Amino acid sequence: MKRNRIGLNYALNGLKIALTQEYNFRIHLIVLVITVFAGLVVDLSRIEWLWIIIAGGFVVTLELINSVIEMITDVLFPDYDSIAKRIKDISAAAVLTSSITAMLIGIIIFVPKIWTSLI
Ligand SMILES: Nc1ncnc2c1ncn2[C@@H]1O[C@H](COP(=O)(O)OP(=O)(O)OP(=O)(O)O)[C@@H](O)[C@H]1O
Repeated sequence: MKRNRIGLNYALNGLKIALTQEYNFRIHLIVLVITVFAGLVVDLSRIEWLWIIIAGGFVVTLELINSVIEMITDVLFPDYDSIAKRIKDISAAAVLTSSITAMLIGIIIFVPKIWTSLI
């Protein structure tokens, strides 16, 4: 039980580090907060909230993993290295594909609602 509590503290500390030191993580969180606010405004259904939670959690989690991969790469390859470049570029690509996926989910959910409110 005590171990679990300490583990949670470390994880929360990790979130604090990401929030204060990782610019891209902050941007993704801000986009998520705006999306949640928009979801409240257009009154999403339970299923639509589930999709938003899955999409948002997916992007934010991948951004955290990407930050870790970047840090490990910087330690392993302090100088320019073509493998380091591939690792970082592919890791960034994972965040990009997750972001595009989340954006498509957002478009599918929000565009029809905005459309019907306009006509
Ligand atoms: N050691 C390296 N060797 C070769 N290319 C590198 C190296 N470090 C970074 N790069 C290249 O520079 C790009 C940006 O790397 P960087 O570490 O600045 O990450 P970032 O995507 O800007 O993320 P962040 O802003 O969170 O640091 C990488 O995607 C890679 O193409």
